[in-house]
Amino acid sequence: MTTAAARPRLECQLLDERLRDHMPTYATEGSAGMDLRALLDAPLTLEPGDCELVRTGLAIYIRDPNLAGMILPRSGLGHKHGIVLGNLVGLIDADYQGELMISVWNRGQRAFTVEPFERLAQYVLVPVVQAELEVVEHFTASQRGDGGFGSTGAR
Ligand SMILES: O=c1ccn([C@H]2C[C@H](O)[C@@H](COP(=O)(O)OP(=O)(O)OP(=O)(O)O)O2)c(=O)[nH]1
Ligand SMILES: [Mg+2]
Repeated sequence: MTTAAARPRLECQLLDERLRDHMPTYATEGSAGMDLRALLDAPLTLEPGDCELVRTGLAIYIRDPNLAGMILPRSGLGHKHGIVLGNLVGLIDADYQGELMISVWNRGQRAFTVEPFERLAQYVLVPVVQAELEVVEHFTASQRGDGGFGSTGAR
């Protein structure tokens, strides 16, 4: 297991003093994501179909272009309450220095109230490889070719 000392260190800024008591953390030793909390002054009720951009009060500057951040839904909120992300997945660029924002979408059939500082989504740091595109006339044939969208079976 990666010890805390061996983890990449990312600069972050707290854009609201209340964040000091609500820093994102890994819930367990093996957690892939840090939970992000909703920076709200008051509860926020989302009716079915509503989508709101919610502040986190946190800016994380990844800097290294070989890394990226991903904002992902929490499974409990998504499965039990229909609370997922308006953009499905948030991709955070290594050079982004602004506040992390969570697009919260109630895709369910009942109203849901987000409480201030509730854990709303999770931030996962992932490796990234940037590519150069090289234009060619023909590809070397592969087993799949251009088959897709269920080409390997009836469904
Ligand atoms: O859920 C998200 C998704 C993105 N971002 C921030 C960080 C990211 O680096 C930036 C741009 O995101 P993206 O490239 O996905 O959005 P865009 O619509 O292409 O905007 P841009 O033209 O600014 O790249 O917005 C968030 O705070 N939360
Ligand atoms: Mg973009």
